[in-house]
Amino acid sequence: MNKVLIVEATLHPNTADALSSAVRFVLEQNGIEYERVQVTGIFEIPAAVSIALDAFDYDGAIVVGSLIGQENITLNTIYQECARGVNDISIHFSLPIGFGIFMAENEAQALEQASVIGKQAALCCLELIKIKNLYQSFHNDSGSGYKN
Ligand SMILES: Nc1c(NC[C@H](O)[C@H](O)[C@H](O)CO)[nH]c(=O)[nH]c1=O
Ligand SMILES: CC(=O)[C@@H](O)COP(=O)(O)O
Repeated sequence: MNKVLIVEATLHPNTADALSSAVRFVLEQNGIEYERVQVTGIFEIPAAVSIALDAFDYDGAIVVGSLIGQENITLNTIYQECARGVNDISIHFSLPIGFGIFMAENEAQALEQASVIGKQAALCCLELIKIKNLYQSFHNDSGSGYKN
């Protein structure tokens, strides 16, 4: 295992800290190296993952951030585009990604959920890395070429 990338949106710094600490706790418990990159808002997360992947072959990524406020078209669009962008990268590059980005009505609610969401995102990324490693050890050829 090389390294996992953590991308953190810091617009809501307290929630971002709680998410990131939970992610790093899981990675450290599992002896996994990581690198962190911070962006302002969750909208920037897919581009940040893509830019980082151009520079290094990460084994996986964990993306974290929160949208705080009453639901409206702007927040929903930011969330949907972020989720779509992250999932497009994950599927296109077969890159294990844990998604720890969520909406809450206020900071208190966000803080209440952040640790569980960060932990779950990290564990889901590790789960996908294990599945990928398993397939690669079963079929140690170059794959079906489906995505070439
Ligand atoms: N309202 C929230 C945002 N909005 C900012 C966007 O994500 C983006 O940074 C901006 O539109 C510039 O491209 N981001 C969050 O992470 N959380 C929010 O509650
Ligand atoms: C474009 C934005 O960042 C977004 O935060 C605006 O959100 P709101 O419409 O809830 O003020």
